Amino acid sequence: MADAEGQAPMAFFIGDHLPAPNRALSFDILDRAAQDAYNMISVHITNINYQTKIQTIIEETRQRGHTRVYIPGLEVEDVNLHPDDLVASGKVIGVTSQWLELDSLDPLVASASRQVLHHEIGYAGFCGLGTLLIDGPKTAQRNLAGYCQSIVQGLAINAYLTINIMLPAFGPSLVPEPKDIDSPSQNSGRVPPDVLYDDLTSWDIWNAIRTSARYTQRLGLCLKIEYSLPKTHTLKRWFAEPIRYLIIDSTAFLLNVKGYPVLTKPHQRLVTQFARRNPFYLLSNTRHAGFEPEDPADIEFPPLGSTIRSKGARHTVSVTPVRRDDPQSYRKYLHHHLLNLPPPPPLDSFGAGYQDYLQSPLQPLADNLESMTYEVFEKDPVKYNQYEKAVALALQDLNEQGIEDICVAVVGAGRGPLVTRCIRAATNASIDITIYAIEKNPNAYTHLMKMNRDVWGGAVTLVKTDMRKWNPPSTYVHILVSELLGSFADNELSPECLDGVQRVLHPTVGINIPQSYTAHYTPIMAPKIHGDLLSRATSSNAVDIYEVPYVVMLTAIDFLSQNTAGEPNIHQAWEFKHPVPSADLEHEGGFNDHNQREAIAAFPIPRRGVIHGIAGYFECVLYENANGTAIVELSTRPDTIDAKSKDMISWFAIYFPLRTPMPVPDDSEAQVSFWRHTDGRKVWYDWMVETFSFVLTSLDGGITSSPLTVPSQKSDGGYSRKRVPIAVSDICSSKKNGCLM
Ligand SMILES: C[S@@+](CC[C@H](N)C(=O)[O-])C[C@H]1O[C@@H](n2cnc3c(N)ncnc32)[C@H](O)[C@@H]1O
Repeated sequence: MADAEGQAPMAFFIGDHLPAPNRALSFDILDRAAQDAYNMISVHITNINYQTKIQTIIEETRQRGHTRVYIPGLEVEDVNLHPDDLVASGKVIGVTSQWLELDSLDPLVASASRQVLHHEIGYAGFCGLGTLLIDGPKTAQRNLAGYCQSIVQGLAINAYLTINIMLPAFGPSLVPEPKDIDSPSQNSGRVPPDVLYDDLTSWDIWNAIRTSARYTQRLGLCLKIEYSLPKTHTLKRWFAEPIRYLIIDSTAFLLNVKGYPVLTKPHQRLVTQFARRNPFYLLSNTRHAGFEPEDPADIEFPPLGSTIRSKGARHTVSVTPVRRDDPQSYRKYLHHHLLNLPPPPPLDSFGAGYQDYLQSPLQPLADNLESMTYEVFEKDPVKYNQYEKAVALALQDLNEQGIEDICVAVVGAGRGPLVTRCIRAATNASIDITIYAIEKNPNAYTHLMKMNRDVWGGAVTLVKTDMRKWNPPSTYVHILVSELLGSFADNELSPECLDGVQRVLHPTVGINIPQSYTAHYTPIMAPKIHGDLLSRATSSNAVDIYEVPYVVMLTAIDFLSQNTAGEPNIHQAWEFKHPVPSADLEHEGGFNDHNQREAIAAFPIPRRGVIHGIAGYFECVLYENANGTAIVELSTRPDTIDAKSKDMISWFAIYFPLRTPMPVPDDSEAQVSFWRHTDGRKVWYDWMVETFSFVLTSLDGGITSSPLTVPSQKSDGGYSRKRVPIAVSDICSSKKNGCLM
């Protein structure tokens, strides 16, 4: 359909979520949606006729005292859709009956609901629909397992259909009305348990459904946005999930003083944040009687100002505006909002298409990189600017110490961008330097020759060798510049390479850039990545896919360990400093054991979730001057990157997977252990997670309760808080896939 605003093709799609299933679908309906400039419509597969028929069958079965019910297939008068051009247009999304109660504790109702659902799925697939929306459980306290079973069976009916579960974003809206809870007589003695309805209740339901369906990528979410919004931490949780559709109900809108629908600031923020995940938008309940035609003289989107809740529920102004909320105005407002979104951050544009895409880490020591790979590195001005600043500071410090004939070597020069920056730093500081570029990749070396001829005017001495074997002609090197860092700092073997070349560094005034680097980690929820690994695990693989770390632009994740400000708790694992004290190097004895490391850290987890793996980051001090007044750093940690190297895009995070996801309750803890191992030939990592909950014990040792509200580790009125183990992961190891030295 055309874009009414006449813009270039839209990157977003807005559909009309049609309400009642009481009339057959026709081209008129689609035409009307097209006139209103919607991109698609969502339509119920069956109509009121079918609903009435099924309800009669259930009642008759019950009266006859039968315990099983048989639901016949669909007849022509039951359906809203046919396999015609309309469906073939690809602009129709199927919606299964919302009156179904797949999670009912009444076996007759549950069975009938399941049969109807499966008839509808079968017919939708027959008609050629690609996407279905299925209502989630109505509450969290009935037969969730029965619901999951129906969905898993439904997924098997048609292998080409994508199923999206409709759930409210706001958990408490699932609290059942008393009448909605099955009576004990109906549910054969099962009394619904008391259920915690909080912000995460809706997510709990989703988590159960997708876990039961083994994280299949054919199952997604259609989140319903109404007036009440969840708290920030719940929104962050949803951002980790496959939100394919966002239904924005008209009740989420307010009417501004002119009578037009607008979103509140929190709703606007929410839509802005979801836009980064690029969902399809569906507007619901926008067609109701009694709206005034638009007055073209009005400003279309005046600021929110004084507003009144759409549908008149909550007045915030004394004068009720004349309603002008026709179906077009909701779509126009959303369209306008989406068109005017701020540009995405640099990493989003740079990494477009790479979100949550798993890559094997580079091994620049063992392999020879291609020009394209170097070109990607070179797209990041931030990294090179930081290096130039660091070299300038180091030159200045050496100059102030009266060092003459300063010699700089770029070890692992690639295509030469750091060489260019070193020359520029020296020129700007008016300091003469001798400069070497060392590179073991023969192809990159050829390119360095070209750079020396065409750009550096022959000023650079090029050496094609492994830096560990390089012998400079006569003098010591004063500044050794390298960029051998991986996403977990040392995982591309920077420590081993720099140890090998350290003998050329001046023993008293020599400077390494970087001077030090640290690896950092935190447990995360990463359902999308876990689903990806599960699907790979089913095809036969030589390498165990859970025993290797991956470089990945982490996007659909949630940090499970957060502080009270909502920032992730990320711990430093270990540090490498250069130059290494010579005693450590001499002690080595050929086994590289001084480069082994281990770390353990406990991560408090305030809110329940599932640990799928560990995210890894790094920080690096390129140079800190002698008197500590200037420091140049790099960071990939989401909580420190802005302070240390804002907008740097050179490194994605690293991800260490767990074979079996580990659920954690509210107020729990994950203890994560890491090891960097080496045997003198290669380097690898091991990792392991232990989870714990807490209980209160009385002084006589009896367990009292789970202390959700007791913050103190010590004691509280005669009780003390004790840690209780929940689960332990395997020890995962990348040994078989270690990095060759
Ligand atoms: C991550 S790239 C960085 C390249 C360049 N400095 C840049 O910033 O674009 C690392 C480079 O170091 C080289 N390298 C790695 N280990 C080396 C070694 N032991 N001796 C010489 N070069 C090495 C690789 O071939 C690669 O060109």
